[in-house]
Amino acid sequence: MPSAESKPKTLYDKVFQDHIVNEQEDGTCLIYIDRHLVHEVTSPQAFEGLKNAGRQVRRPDCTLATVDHNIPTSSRKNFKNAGDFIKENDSRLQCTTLEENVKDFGLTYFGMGDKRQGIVHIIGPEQGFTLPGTTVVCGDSHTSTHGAFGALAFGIGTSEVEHVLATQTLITRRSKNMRIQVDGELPAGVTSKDVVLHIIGVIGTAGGNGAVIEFCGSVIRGLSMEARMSMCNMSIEGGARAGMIAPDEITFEYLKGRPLAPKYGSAEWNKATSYWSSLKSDTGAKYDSEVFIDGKDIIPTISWGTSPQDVVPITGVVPSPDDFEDENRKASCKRALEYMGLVSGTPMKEVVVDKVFIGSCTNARIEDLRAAAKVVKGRKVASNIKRAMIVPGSGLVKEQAESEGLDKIFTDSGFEWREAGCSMCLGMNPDILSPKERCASTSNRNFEGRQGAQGRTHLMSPAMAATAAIVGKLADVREHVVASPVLGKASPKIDVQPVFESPETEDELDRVLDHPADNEPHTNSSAPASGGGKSTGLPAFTTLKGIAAPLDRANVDTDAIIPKQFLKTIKRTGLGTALFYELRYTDDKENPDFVLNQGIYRNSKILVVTGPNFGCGSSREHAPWALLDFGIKCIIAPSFADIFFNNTFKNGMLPVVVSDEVALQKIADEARAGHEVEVDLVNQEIKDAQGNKITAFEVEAFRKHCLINGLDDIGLTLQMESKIRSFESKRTLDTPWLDGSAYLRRDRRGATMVEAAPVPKTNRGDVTNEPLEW
Ligand SMILES: CC(C)[C@H](C(=O)O)[C@@H](O)C(=O)O
Ligand code: SF4
Repeated sequence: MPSAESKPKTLYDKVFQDHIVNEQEDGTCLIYIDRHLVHEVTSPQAFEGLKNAGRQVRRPDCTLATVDHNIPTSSRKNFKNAGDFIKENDSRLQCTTLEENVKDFGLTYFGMGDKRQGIVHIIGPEQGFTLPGTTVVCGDSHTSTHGAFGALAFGIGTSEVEHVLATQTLITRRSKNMRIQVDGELPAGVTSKDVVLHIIGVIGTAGGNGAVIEFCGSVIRGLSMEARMSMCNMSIEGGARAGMIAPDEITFEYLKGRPLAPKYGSAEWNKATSYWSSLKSDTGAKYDSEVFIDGKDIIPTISWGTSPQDVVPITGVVPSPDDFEDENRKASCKRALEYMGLVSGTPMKEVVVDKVFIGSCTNARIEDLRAAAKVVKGRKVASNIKRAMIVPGSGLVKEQAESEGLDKIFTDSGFEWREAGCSMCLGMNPDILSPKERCASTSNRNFEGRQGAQGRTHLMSPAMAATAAIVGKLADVREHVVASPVLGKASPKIDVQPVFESPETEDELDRVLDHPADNEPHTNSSAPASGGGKSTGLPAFTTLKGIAAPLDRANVDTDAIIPKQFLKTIKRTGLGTALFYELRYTDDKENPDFVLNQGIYRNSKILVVTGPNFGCGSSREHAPWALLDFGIKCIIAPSFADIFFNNTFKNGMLPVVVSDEVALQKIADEARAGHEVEVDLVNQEIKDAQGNKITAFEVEAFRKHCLINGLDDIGLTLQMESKIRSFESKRTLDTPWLDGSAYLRRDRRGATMVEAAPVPKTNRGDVTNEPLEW
């Protein structure tokens, strides 16, 4: 609920403040998590950790699981179960492991036989699980999507997934406030995807580091919820922890009738909307940085390189390294052009495409499919296009599209109509690019190898990808769609039938509102279980001395640190051989030019990175696991991406920020000379092999304390049980709609969780005799 303090606050400040369970003197906060989404890739090790420690899931009613990354998108006509359907061993194991875990811990799960299954960031909003003013997390970087509702939503690593499962809280710190205001009006043919690609071009992939972006201005206010989701989705590509948009009538309208939202028209709905309406930045609220963009300056935008900041208007040409002043960017441009097989000065519209992918958590919602269908209707996919795919974001999006006849429009023009999943966005399933194939893609990342080893990705809006499919080259939608309206501006709504009746009658609801204490949140406390409240577990980190490998690169993404094919493991160990796989090996042979393949650097304990923004992109904790398994326990860099930075600490590793260019070069010179470097955490100093200080560094007091003492966060947090409990009681009073309802019932008698609600008609996952085609 809004706090009484008078200092003007931003939307982010308000939501953060309302979730603080405990705050330490150094600013470390324990915050309560309202909504936890779970998928198969980042959860197995977390559940294993819970099992090993004898812990339970604290709030199954606030947890929703699905499978999305690994699953094939081929027809499920003959689907019986995931075990038989998924042919690839590791993918199958991850999916069946999740199925076991959701059973063991009593979690709500949308499996492959359930039409509510889909990409985790599509199903949360679709079900009304994502609500304004909530904290939403998932072991996935694109959790930022949910910020479109005025939620504080961000990606976390697997250790944090375990922390949330066990405690329903997270240890974090306040982020900075960044405001991006887009005013004016968007020209015809320009969508929210163009807006966000344009923004990332302006601020760069590290532009939002350490901050939460609030998107505002008349353009944003005019966007539908789905268009807003596409924007917040990509705030992670701008380096931000999260993106947020103040909830308004468009938000409330979207939420009406969603199965897990408060029931429209009820007392709870009215109470909720009055709270949600208060979630706006106050006049005079302070931002650490502000960016203003005029909507009329945005042209349909497209990426040319291997970072989401490498964008140009479709009317532009492939840039040259000379166009950049910064040395890092010059070098990246040169490498990107080579990787992408592009020549500077070539008009973007002359670039020939091989494949088209319309899907992903950025652009696989019903409006995206409608925008694409509008372009392709009555036309044929160009003959040079080897494959054009439409992958709806969820079973419900697919069903809705079919009811509107969109599937027919697509298949008539030569597109494949697939089943829901992440698909070729990152190709953990069979949908991948072959080497050197060029793809017009509506996804969010164009990193090297993202859609398949040596594949070449161009990011764009659904309308632009559809146009590329028809033209056979990158193309300007405005030249191919007659009198196009402003695409993505409308707010038509997917028809989500409430698939399960809320168990609450109006009487019950009134009772909850009048006597909330009778309705204790159904909490599973982990504290009494064996190992519950102990806090040990990680090897202590005090001083580290050893060989340091120099790496002269900027914006090293976690896809490069460990590519997707190695994310299919259900263990944390053994990933050292996969570290920097594409850089370390060519055709499975060691590349002698890569530093970690050279002499003494094979035994590096420290990595010295001279370019900024190390560890950007995906939240995969496999990146620090791979570094650790290789033997690297400390990374020194001018700056880090937020999620990677967090993930290292959770594994007893130390990321050191050295922003002083001269000091960093000195350390890099020691590394290049093959001398040992010493990182002394106790005294916060970096020294040369002789023990001479090169530079001092900063580290947060709490993190230092945990590293030096080898403390495990979960054990520490469980010692806060009474604070967490009182937060939960207050939450039940203030925001009763956040306690589980609908898919999981409340236990009327006490605090113990009850079983998942009866399988509704559409929950085919558990119904063996129902036809599976929909
Ligand atoms: C698998 C997951 C960790 C990852 C992410 O965090 O983004 C994935 O969704 C991606 O898009 O690369
Ligand atoms: S970015 Fe791609 S792989 Fe990651 S969650 Fe979204 S659709 Fe899935």
